[in-house]
Amino acid sequence: MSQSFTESETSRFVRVREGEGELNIHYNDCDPGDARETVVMLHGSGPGASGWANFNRNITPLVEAGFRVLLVDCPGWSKSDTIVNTGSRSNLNARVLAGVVDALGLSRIHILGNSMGGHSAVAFALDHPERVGKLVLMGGGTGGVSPFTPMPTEGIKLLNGLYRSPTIENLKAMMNVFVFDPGDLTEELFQARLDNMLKRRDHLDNFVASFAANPKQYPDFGPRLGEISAPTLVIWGRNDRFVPMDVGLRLIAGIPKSELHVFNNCGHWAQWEHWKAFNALVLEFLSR
Ligand SMILES: O=C(O)/C=C/C(=O)/C=C/C=C(\O)C(=O)O
Repeated sequence: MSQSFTESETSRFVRVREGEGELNIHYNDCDPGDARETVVMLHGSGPGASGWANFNRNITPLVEAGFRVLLVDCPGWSKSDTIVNTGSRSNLNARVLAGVVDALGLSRIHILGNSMGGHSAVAFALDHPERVGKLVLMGGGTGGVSPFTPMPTEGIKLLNGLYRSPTIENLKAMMNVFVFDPGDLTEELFQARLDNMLKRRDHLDNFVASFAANPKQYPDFGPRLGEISAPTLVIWGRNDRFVPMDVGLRLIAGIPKSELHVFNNCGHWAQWEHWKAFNALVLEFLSR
């Protein structure tokens, strides 16, 4: 039976402690009703990004296979509270995720992280190893320099520029670098993303303020990857112009129980550009 969900009917909020205060965190809860396992999906850092915007092509196959899918919006994105982050954003997102899973009474989760979401998934796995089933890291997993690709990459330069000047022209320039084949990008997708972005100018301003306070928002977890015992599937686009594919090689070199799948003719959005094959890969990995 095909189950389809809408963003509005799955939209939820939960308050989590952070420092001396609290953050109101938005998430989408796609629950088949009898799930034994939960997959949390964590989005990337672009302006207007959200769990739904990043993963709307990846939900149904997992729910139909019996997984509960939670799309958690990190602080500073979508309908979650805004924040100026002066420390490690990977670890901030990991603390917030721990608060969300505590509030929902979940003991163990699988995590699928896209780009910044991958960095945050690794931070969570390092801080809470007993709470992680499996990891799927896609286009991210750690900060740190690439030995092969000049940084910041062209995609990250466009992303940072878009935060400072949120125009439809700059959004299209960034998203055309996001994917290998811009032909898949529709005016509807651009408009939805622009609306998301302009709805929360506070998120845009605070991302810029965070970067000014700490240009290294994503620490290099390279020296600690060996601590991760969770089975890990790393997925990359060979043509990724945001986070270069050699980061994926660093991840499988460091994480003991890991494997890498590289999609050719694919940019930074493998879960969207090759969604059918991506979903099959993830489902097979999680179901082993
Ligand atoms: O700078 C990094 O290491 C991480 C970059 C990102 O997280 C970029 C991802 C952006 C998206 O996935 C998006 O949908 O905007």
